[in-house]
Amino acid sequence: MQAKIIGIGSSNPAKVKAVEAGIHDSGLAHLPVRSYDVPSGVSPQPLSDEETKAGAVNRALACVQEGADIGIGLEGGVMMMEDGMYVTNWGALAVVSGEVFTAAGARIKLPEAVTEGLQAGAELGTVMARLTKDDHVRKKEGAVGIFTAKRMTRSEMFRHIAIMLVGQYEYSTQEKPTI
Ligand SMILES: O=P(O)(O)OP(=O)(O)OP(=O)(O)OC[C@H]1O[C@@H](n2cnc3c(O)ncnc32)[C@H](O)[C@@H]1O
Ligand SMILES: [Mg+2]
Repeated sequence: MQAKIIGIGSSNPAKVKAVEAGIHDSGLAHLPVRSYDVPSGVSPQPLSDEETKAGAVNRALACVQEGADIGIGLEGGVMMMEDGMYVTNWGALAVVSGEVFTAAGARIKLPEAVTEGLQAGAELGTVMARLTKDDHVRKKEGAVGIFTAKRMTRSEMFRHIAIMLVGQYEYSTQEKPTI
């Protein structure tokens, strides 16, 4: 069956824009992208790679359950490493057939003050809004943008993930040479 609708499991413009830009020169470029209001099934602030990835997969599968032919889920979280807390990002692409592809995005270490805010139970989005005095920072450049002097943005980072998801999907539909 030919896919007709790509679902994105979020209405966050940074994520929607990333998916639209990520598919633009792929075989899926002609398909409409629709936002689906679906739960991530994980905590509002994922605290590990595993939980962040699970959120992305849950969102992607939920889009397909709601009628999308291809569902894409993008999830932001944080993870601890030996030298501190890193922002981490995951994406998943689910197909009606049941296949699921996953991809991770760039990571950077968060400043100590931000880490302390999260350890006190706040969400990264809330801490970033307080720091930048901008309630919409998570929908725009995000933490990645702020802490890289906007050389990278949340949307651009999610675009890379979307490209890797669509690329894996396209590869799966190609005829493979026998080894
Ligand atoms: O509407 P949804 O799709 O849920 O978008 P969101 O911005 O809440 O994004 P996530 O649920 O994927 O992110 C989980 C939490 O981490 C925060 N977060 C993750 N990455 C961020 C970033 O780069 N900048 C600001 N907040 C970020 C976010 O605000 C949430 O509190
Ligand atoms: Mg969220």
